[in-house]
Amino acid sequence: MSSNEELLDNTQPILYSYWRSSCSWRVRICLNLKEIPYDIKPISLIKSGGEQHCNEYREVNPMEQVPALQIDGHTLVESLAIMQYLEETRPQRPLMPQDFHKRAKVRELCEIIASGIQPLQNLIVLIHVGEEKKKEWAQHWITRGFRAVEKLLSTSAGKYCVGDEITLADCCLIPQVFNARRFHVDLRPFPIILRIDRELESHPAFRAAHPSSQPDSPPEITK
Ligand SMILES: O=C(O)/C=C\C(=O)CC(=O)CC(=O)O
Repeated sequence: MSSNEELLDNTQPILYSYWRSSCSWRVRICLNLKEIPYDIKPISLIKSGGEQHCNEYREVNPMEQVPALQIDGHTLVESLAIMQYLEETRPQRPLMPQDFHKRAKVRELCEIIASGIQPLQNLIVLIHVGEEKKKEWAQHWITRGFRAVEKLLSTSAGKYCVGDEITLADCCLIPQVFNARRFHVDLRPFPIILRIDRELESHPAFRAAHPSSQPDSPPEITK
């Protein structure tokens, strides 16, 4: 094979996903925005101690986490790496700006959420923190991270996180706002975050990716 284009294939991608996983949700938004059809293979993070820990899935993702994406004959893990692969191989409906400075701003926001906030309130960490302390712990780290996000948005945001076009930063922010609500974080100090969340809640690509619209969403929360 001589060119990158020849490496793409037409087999429908498979996303290993869990309805409420914010990292799976990021990738679902990205796939939807780019109008890439895909199948979902649900991995329950709670059933039988977590299907992500079974031998079969460990072969898919040695970190025993979702998401993983099978695409173009490869298995990819880590949501940011997956989204960047989609951006590079499917440039339709770009989710990165052209401008170098704006690109850096998108990456800053993605990193803060994907490395500086979400891992600290991830299931495996909360199990370790314990039932009694987990709500306060999650609130602390989400609030701390959102202070930085709000400050950065005060100079980068237009209609969305960076300027007036939807970017990978928006794909990361919206699921993190859902998690913040889940842990009853006071969002009043974050008016820009709340405005962008309102802006995108009715967008079809975001709605279709929402935890309440997944094949494995529990019946009580499906819309
Ligand atoms: O309680 C559950 O249903 C299990 C897991 C999750 O929601 C997913 C997370 O660990 C949080 C996240 O992805 O940010």
